[in-house]
Amino acid sequence: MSFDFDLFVIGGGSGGVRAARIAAGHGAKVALAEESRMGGTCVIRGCVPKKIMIFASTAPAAAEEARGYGWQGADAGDFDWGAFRAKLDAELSRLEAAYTRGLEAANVTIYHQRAHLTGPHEVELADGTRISAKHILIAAGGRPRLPGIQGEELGMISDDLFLMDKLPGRALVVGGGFIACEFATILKGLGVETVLAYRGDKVLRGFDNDLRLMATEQLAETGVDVRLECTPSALEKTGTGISVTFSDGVEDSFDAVIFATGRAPYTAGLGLEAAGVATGDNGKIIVDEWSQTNVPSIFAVGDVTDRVNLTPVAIREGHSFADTVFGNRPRNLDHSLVASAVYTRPHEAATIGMTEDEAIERGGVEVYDARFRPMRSLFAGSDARVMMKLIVDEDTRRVLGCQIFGPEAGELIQLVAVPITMGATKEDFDNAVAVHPTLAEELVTMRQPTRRHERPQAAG
Ligand SMILES: Cc1cc2nc3c(=O)[nH]c(=O)nc-3n(C[C@H](O)[C@H](O)[C@H](O)COP(=O)(O)OP(=O)(O)OC[C@H]3O[C@@H](n4cnc5c(N)ncnc54)[C@H](O)[C@@H]3O)c2cc1C
Ligand SMILES: NC(=O)c1ccc[n+]([C@@H]2O[C@H](COP(=O)([O-])OP(=O)(O)OC[C@H]3O[C@@H](n4cnc5c(N)ncnc54)[C@H](O)[C@@H]3O)[C@@H](O)[C@H]2O)c1
Repeated sequence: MSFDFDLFVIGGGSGGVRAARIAAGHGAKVALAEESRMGGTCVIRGCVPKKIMIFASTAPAAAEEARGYGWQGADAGDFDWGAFRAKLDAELSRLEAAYTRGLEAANVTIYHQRAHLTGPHEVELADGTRISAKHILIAAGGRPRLPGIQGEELGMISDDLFLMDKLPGRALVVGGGFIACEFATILKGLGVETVLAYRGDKVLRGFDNDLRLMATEQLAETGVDVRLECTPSALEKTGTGISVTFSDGVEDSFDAVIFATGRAPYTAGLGLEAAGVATGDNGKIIVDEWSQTNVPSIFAVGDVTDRVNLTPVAIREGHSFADTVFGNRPRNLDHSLVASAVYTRPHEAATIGMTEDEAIERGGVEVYDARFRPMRSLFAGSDARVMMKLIVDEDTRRVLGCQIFGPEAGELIQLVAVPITMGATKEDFDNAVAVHPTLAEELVTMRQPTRRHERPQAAG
């Protein structure tokens, strides 16, 4: 049977673009449909604009630190949101164009429109064109999920933060995950009076408990009004803004409400039923370790599969799919050991592998836990504390996890991820000579375990 293409990719985000380019490089005839802007969530409304806004938001803290070093009168000045946004928009357009050029250079045919499945080997574009392909890759990503409360349409989602005409005077961020913590950090840093309402007792559920505590305390210390065990139950428009009623009965008013209450796979209207593709909770596409669905010609990568929803994971899944199917080089990804970072300020929360809570449950581990005030901020008069924690298997001596709360923790965890992924032992860490004076030297100089967690006794 002949097909129009060897591969048709739905979605021009992190996973789809990588898969299309690599498959084309292996000699496949490839097409890709993108209904919005090339680059997807990460480039247009996620990692990239978010990190640029984090950088923008640090100026007042940098000025304060400079004053601590004797720079009398150091001041960040006034923030010009209009000028910043124009520059941000230009940068995102540059990246979007670079992604498009990369696909064109690889001879990928691009359709700038929506596509949906009409069968195991066929898609239909928004203009009605039907295209056949031997393989189809779904890389349609995810979409913000709203909590389902009265008046929620008055609120914003993460995409909207990058498109505001002006900064709100007073904002409510709802949620306690990656996005809520980072957005509260950005808004507060840019001078917005910021309230974060989270239904749990500490932000960043699922992270190491000490990281969660430090991240929660830091948000409050930087001036975010953190309201725990509290969530909005209704929103109402008023003459001046939005009135919010919270679960504890308190009412408050805001210029903007931003929901960061999680994301869900973007599978609605994709034609999955027509093609017979099985889905699970939240609408996620169910795949095996090769990213293959129950329909042999259809694969899916990235957030649409709701495995680990991070850009490097989507990229690696897309690359592995292309190498396996078109490069005669079968490979897949171990999702159990993926590093990540939450870009709060002044300190980031970064993690890889086992948390201490998981270590307590498993037992048979030593915990090396260093807490200190770093020289740089201490000198400037700050009390901010760093934590570096290694979880070590007491028998094999392997380092099973690392948790860091500190400046540029995302950069540090990337480097620690190399030895941990290689299976390094605590003694391998210790054999590395320290670089002094740095924060990271603590990772190779922790001599004595701070705590041990015993193995649970076998029943009976
Ligand atoms: C605010 C925010 C900040 C983030 N920060 C980070 C971070 O710092 N680090 C990190 O690793 N991850 C971060 N993420 C997560 C990261 O952006 C995602 O994990 C990643 O983009 C997933 O890539 P993907 O290819 O699966 O999907 P996406 O990048 O979402 O791409 C999917 C693309 O498919 C298109 N599409 C969907 N359906 C169709 C269709 N039917 N036809 C045609 N086109 C379609 C969409 O328009 C979109 O462009 C962040 C996410 C958000 C929302
Ligand atoms: N730095 C990074 O790597 C980064 C940054 C942003 C996003 N991301 C990725 O994007 C994903 C989505 O981020 P996110 O912050 O939206 O999701 P999340 O799952 O991390 O957090 C969602 C938060 O919303 C809360 N919540 C959910 N439903 C609620 C409700 N009905 N009422 C009140 N609160 C509710 C949850 O308790 C949780 O705290 C992340 O899991 C991550 O994979 C990564």
